Amino acid sequence: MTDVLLSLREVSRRFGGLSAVSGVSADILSGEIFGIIGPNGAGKTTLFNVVAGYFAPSSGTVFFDGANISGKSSDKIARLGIGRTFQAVTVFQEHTAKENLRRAAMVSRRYNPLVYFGTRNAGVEPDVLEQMARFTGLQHALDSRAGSLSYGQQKMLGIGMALMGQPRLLLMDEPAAGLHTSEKKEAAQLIRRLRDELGITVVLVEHDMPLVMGVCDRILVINRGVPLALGAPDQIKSDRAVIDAYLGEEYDFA
Ligand SMILES: Nc1ncnc2c1ncn2[C@@H]1O[C@H](COP(=O)(O)OP(=O)(O)OP(=O)(O)O)[C@@H](O)[C@H]1O
Repeated sequence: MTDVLLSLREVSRRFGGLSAVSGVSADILSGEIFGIIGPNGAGKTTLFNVVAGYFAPSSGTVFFDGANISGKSSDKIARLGIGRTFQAVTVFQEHTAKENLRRAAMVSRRYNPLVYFGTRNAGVEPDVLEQMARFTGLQHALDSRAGSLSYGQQKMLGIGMALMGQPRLLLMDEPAAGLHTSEKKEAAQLIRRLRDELGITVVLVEHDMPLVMGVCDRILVINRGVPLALGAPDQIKSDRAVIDAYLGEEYDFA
């Protein structure tokens, strides 16, 4: 039997009269790379916000590792092991990459055998920072000011920062947005390595279809807040309702 790590049960979120997310159910398996796609305004980010505790669901339930986390605070959910990366770059521009990673570790306060929080000099072992920098390809940029890094490097740093909290599940909001073609390839490889080398389950929202179709095991399509299809990339690519609502006939997956 495969373990379900994240379970969405009839999750809905309303904003006044607007149903941003309506009755979304899905079981995300441990070790899966799971995509959520759909047109602009479909409710993808809202669904992330509900899972991460930024918004409580209006109805429905979110289970993480079997526990009901619906309506818990974002802090608490982060400490349970759900990390998040953002579409926009969210690093502290004036601080070095290393300081950004260190701060993220301190804020997360998740237990990490390699990270220690001393009573007087709360610190993070340099090894951990270097390890994380290598993982995200920033080993030569650790002492550079984050604001001086390329946009792609800043996004990688954002991923590194999310990893300092040792998540078991990482919610990635448009990891490829704003990246060049070669950086997108690196982002796709990094997403696979998160799962293969670190054992992290990944849920990603993304508009870049070659990336989504290339890395995801399964994909959930939502449209106007409502689930439209759920399946493997090949099923999704040829789903008539998905083509009509989102992909279009002319979409080139090469
Ligand atoms: N805090 C909020 N208050 C009111 N309405 C909101 C709020 N957040 C999102 N919405 C609305 O909910 C709907 C879904 O938005 P959401 O950002 O989740 O879509 P999305 O699928 O992530 O879109 P995109 O692909 O453009 O990022 C939209 O109509 C949006 O205007």
